[in-house]
Amino acid sequence: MSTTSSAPVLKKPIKISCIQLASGADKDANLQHAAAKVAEAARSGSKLVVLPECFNSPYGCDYFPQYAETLLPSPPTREQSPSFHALSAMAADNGVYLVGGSIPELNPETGKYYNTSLTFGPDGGLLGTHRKVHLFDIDIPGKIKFKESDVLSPGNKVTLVELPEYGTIAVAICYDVRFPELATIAARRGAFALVYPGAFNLTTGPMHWRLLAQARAVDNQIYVALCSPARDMGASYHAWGHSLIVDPLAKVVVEADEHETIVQGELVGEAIAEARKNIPLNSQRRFDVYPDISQGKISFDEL
Ligand SMILES: O=C(O)CCC(=O)C(=O)O
Repeated sequence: MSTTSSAPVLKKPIKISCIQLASGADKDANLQHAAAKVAEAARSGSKLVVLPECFNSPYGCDYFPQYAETLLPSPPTREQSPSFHALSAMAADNGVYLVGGSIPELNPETGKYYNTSLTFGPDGGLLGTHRKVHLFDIDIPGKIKFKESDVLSPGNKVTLVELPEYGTIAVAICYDVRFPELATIAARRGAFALVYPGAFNLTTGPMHWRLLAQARAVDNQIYVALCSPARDMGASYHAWGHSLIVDPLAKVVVEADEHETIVQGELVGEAIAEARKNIPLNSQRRFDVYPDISQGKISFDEL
């Protein structure tokens, strides 16, 4: 049997906003629009704000090199990464924790591209970096074929980000949500929420988007937030939208439609504690029957 800690994983309530951003091909315009929306979310009391995957560019393999920015050595200059500096300013100007969606990244030393999420604190400092670990390579004949690995390389770590007054969140990107091990490792290492900037599509969105959010929540008894871009039928990739927040009992707290909007929810530690007390999975695990995957090394190339 496993043991369980009674320490709260979320020290005090925090309001989260997922910004279902409408963005286009103009990066500067996207950054300005994102800044206005982050300010709007902060004005309504959110201390944790999330932007979508590829929030300042169109999504697709053809676009990654064109929009890629350089993040290393860190911190990058404004020329190397305008998005890094814009996100840092959005967090600082509004005094929020900001999970800055994701951007295409180029490591100039290796020539490799990544799909990378940057999280900043209320002082504008970088708190965490997640390179998408599981690349979106699928082929559903007649529906959708996508092969991120044609251009991108994968990241190699589980990303936990400490928000000092609140606790720890896990950040991963889109297709990463399909992999329960990553979520479970993060939850067992104390995360109170799994935050995924994502951009599902019109085939897999209706099939799996909400289901996966609820699955990760019910597996781990913590909050899950998925943040999508708004749908743009004029773009080459049609995002599903439907940004949502799911509670530790896997109930959908709020879900958007496909249009630009901000979805918000209050995350409270008691809801996690209550779910875990009433359905005590954490003390019932059988690590004598199967291994505890949260033990051991979770990072292979820290940024
Ligand atoms: O898993 C899916 O169905 C969609 C994933 C995706 O769009 C992505 O990883 O960007």
